[in-house]
Amino acid sequence: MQAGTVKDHVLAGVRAAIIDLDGTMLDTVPDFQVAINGMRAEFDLAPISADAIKLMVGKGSENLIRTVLALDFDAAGVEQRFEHAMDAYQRHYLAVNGQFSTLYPDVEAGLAAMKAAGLRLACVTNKPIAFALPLLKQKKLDGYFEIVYGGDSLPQKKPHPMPLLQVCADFDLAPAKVVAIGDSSNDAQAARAAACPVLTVPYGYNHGHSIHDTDSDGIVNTLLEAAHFISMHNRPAY
Ligand SMILES: O=C(O)COP(=O)(O)O
Ligand SMILES: [Mg+2]
Repeated sequence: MQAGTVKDHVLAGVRAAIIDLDGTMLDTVPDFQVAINGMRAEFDLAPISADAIKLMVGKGSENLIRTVLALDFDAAGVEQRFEHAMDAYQRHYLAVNGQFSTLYPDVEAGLAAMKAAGLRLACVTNKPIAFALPLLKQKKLDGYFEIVYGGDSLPQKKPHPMPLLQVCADFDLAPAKVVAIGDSSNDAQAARAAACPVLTVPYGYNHGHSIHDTDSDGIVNTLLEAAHFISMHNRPAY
């Protein structure tokens, strides 16, 4: 599927959108890099590159820190250091949160257009909620969302469908009426398992894989383009 194309019919009847955070609204890798390398310095480990980190983001903090430690330690060594590393990472991340992150093009315009089209909006991220809420506020995105779920808000995180199904229940909408929009296979798999339509963006982090290899209902270049597609398929019939 080419960027800028969406399958017919899947967006008909959509009343709400669930938007991913890292890699979809904000390029947060520079914050991750400072926090991870701050943690690594405490263990006398050499800094790692933004490109390496890009491949690791998407499955939440625990997975990220285990993956980072596994660059230098075997499984037992990782577990031995995990708790201290998580504490250090969280301390560094909270100190830097948002400082080096930037909005992708047309994020605010896209969210505003979705709101103007009458869509209800939720943010579902695998980022811990204690990182996600201040970050959304700092970037002035918090006002767009009725609901925000972090990776630790519920017993399961993406690619499990639970957080998406929770939003559908909160909004009292069938999953077919709630489109998920994200940058990675975690978002797409969660949406498929929840039976929500799903759009992907090509500019984020997808574990080093092309977004074209991820099963979705369409690839949109920006959130504004997503808003246009959703509105186009939901014009009132009069
Ligand atoms: O923090 C992560 O692992 C990824 O977060 P995301 O779900 O907002 O992409
Ligand atoms: Mg993401």
